[in-house]
Amino acid sequence: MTQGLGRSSVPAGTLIGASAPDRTGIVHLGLGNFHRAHGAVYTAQAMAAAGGDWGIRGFAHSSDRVVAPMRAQDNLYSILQLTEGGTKAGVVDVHRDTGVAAHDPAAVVAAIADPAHRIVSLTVSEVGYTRDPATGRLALDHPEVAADLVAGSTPRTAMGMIARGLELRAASGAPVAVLSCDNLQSNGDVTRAVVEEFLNAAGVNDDVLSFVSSSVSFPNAMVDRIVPKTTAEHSQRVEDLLGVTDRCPVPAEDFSMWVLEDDFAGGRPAWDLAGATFSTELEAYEMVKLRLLNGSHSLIAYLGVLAGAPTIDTAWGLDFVREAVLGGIAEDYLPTFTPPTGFDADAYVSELDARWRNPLIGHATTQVGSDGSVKLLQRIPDAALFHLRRGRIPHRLALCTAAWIACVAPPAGFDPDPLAERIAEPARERLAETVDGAVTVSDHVRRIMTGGFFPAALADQDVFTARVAELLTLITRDGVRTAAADVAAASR
Ligand SMILES: NC(=O)c1ccc[n+]([C@@H]2O[C@H](COP(=O)([O-])OP(=O)(O)OC[C@H]3O[C@@H](n4cnc5c(N)ncnc54)[C@H](O)[C@@H]3O)[C@@H](O)[C@H]2O)c1
Ligand SMILES: O=P(O)(O)OC[C@@H](O)[C@@H](O)[C@H](O)[C@H](O)CO
Repeated sequence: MTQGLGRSSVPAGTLIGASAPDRTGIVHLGLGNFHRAHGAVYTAQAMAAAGGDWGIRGFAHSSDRVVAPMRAQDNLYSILQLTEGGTKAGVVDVHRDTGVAAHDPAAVVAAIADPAHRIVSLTVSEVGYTRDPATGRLALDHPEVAADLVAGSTPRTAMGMIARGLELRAASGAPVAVLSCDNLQSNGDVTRAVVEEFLNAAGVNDDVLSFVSSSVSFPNAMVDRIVPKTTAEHSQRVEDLLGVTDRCPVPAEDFSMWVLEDDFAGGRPAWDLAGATFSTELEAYEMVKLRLLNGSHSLIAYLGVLAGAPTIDTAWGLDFVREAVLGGIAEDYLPTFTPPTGFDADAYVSELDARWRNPLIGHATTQVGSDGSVKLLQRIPDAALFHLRRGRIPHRLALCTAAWIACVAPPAGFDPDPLAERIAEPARERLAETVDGAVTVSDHVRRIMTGGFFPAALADQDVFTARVAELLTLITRDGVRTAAADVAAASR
């Protein structure tokens, strides 16, 4: 039997960056695959370049799926880099302690309050920000948020834990940065707003509010690396390459990008020496990433699921998907923002093509399509409104919305490909209640568009709702290819 990965069995020459010292300087919430292949790697490489006591104390939210194997492996794990030229594996050694927030939320609050920690980073997914989809503000009626606001309660939501941790930290006055690494537009600003809304709703004293406003920074950041879920094949490949068994390896493409605002109230690792970019053009970088990559990713995922394609590369191999996505980039997304200085759209799109085509990544369309009720808010409404306010219909954004509905809230009598049932969608039940009794596809779509799943400004755009209904009718009656063809014809 092969030896398990652990401190005494790291194969020579495979360490990525430097091992962290025992002291931890970063608390990370959301110990999943993305953080382990992105922020953790930059931190290991920054310490290799410039030292620093930036060990990471990582918390998963509710499951010990990652934490249990990491603990059994001295908190080590490997990255399996999925390049078309061949795979390679390396070991990351920056986590000094790992735990599950739901098992011990008080430990998370105490870690955030501890002045030794100068950064609190997050990859808690879009759902973890507990925002109202229609207003973008903290969802005060969310049952877990309401419970967290009760005085003396132990918080269960990520935002509640951060707010309560900062409330305690105010006593020391120690500055800290809260760094969102999730795919949200203006993710730092959003995090500050939601945390401050929580503190206000909790009725904390003015000293706490003034500490948060003066000594806690919330830098915006754009994060990019495609990191799929781990499969048994990935684990076997790591074993073949390293000669040890890793129970929680992370597969990832070799491309990686991180652009941040340099606003770290308590200092930061030398991430710039590890390849991160510090920039003042964050909004522009976020637009490029969230619209061209993530918005297109959603369209590939939902069209792919409806066509029975299990992975992004197989969906991207379908002509009608490529045509819809490339048309969407050119007509629906690129005109909606000013890109960063020196941005080359053709080069970016051809790089996306290579990334989506990579068959080794095996990114499930159902994974990318998960949590659409929260993710599409970053990817559709603002871009759609840009066009609608100028009298144009963004056909591919309507197609993406229709395809999402077809997958997670199909109209009566329509059975999408069985893959659709595997899409995790937190709003599935609420969507079903909303459309219950709808007599036509138009009524079905109107109820969803006006049901609090999208901002009111988009819900008010009858022309968009009508186009989504037309496309959903085509998907359900004639199939997804016909709907995509209708979009292509309408855009000519
Ligand atoms: N995987 C990628 O390719 C990728 C790329 C860029 C950005 N991201 C960002 O990272 C996030 C996580 O992706 P991942 O691949 O690590 O997923 P994952 O499933 O491996 O991990 C998700 C993490 O989020 C936490 N989480 C889930 N629901 C939560 C909730 N309601 N409250 C608090 N925490 C919660 C879980 O504990 C887990 O640690 C994405 O949602 C996205 O915002 C991912
Ligand atoms: O990670 P999510 O769930 O926000 O979105 C799914 C994918 O679009 C996303 O993970 C991309 O792969 C990633 O954003 C690439 O950097």
